[in-house]
Amino acid sequence: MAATMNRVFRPTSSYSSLFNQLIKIRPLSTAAVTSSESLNTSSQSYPRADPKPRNVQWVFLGCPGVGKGTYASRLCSLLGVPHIATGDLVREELASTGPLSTQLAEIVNQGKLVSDEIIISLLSKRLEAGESKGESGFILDGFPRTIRQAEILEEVTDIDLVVNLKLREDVLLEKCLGRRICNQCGKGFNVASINAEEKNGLPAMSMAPLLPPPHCASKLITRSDDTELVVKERLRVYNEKSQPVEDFYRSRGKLMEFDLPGGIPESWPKLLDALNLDDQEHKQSAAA
Ligand SMILES: Nc1ncnc2c1ncn2[C@@H]1O[C@H](COP(=O)(O)OP(=O)(O)O)[C@@H](O)[C@H]1O
Repeated sequence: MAATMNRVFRPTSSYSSLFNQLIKIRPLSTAAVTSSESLNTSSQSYPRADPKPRNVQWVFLGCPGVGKGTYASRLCSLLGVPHIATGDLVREELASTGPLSTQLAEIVNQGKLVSDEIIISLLSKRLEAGESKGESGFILDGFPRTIRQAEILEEVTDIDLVVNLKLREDVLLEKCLGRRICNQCGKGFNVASINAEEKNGLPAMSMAPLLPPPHCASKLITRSDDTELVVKERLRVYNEKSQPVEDFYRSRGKLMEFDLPGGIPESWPKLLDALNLDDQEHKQSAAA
């Protein structure tokens, strides 16, 4: 499916206030929804406001380590929309001394998902803060991760496109284990040099490491949930809870599957092509 790249899309609602409204209207703790029920709940209508032009509202799906953050943030720079990663929101909360911090640390370090209530509350706050600064549009990364999150998002706003990034699972594990973050500037790198051979019909794949510049090299840290045991659990949880979200969007004709052919130099230009986007600056610097 090729996306139409007009910068201005359909009318939208004021999504952040609607998130809050929805939480009030339908208490999340009592609204246990199964995936089969979830496709039949459209009879209840929620207000959609403000028919005015807006920017893209996209979602990035994909397993841990696939590169959602990397590609979503590049596209955000290109399109001038905020990159909103719920994993980052969780980590910000973890780093604070707020009451949620200890509870979240336990969940995240076991590779489990944070509750829908908590994640929607963090996302609502982030969207509201952005809205008050005049942000328009977004690329969501790591949300929705459950059918219920997808349903709620569908009820409060129009998602234009869902990009599903895909990579073979052994490479995902290696990529997660090679991930590093500069604890000063916050940029992400990857020290893994991947050379996966052809296996069980999966094509061979090579990815060069994404090494930090000298001023970051001594400040690299590893996420506490990027250990082999926890990554394997996150992959299991993804297959159980998040893969159904792919079907949710596929059935609505919004899913664009994208098999990553390799690292950034090979994948970025192909992703731009698939999205009908052009980016001279990034094309030239893709290999940098
Ligand atoms: N939408 C979400 N729903 C529930 N938990 C989430 C969500 N987004 C992030 N988290 C929590 O934050 C952790 C880190 O998220 P993220 O950085 O997106 O990791 P990943 O590399 O697994 O994609 C997840 O393992 C999960 O515990």
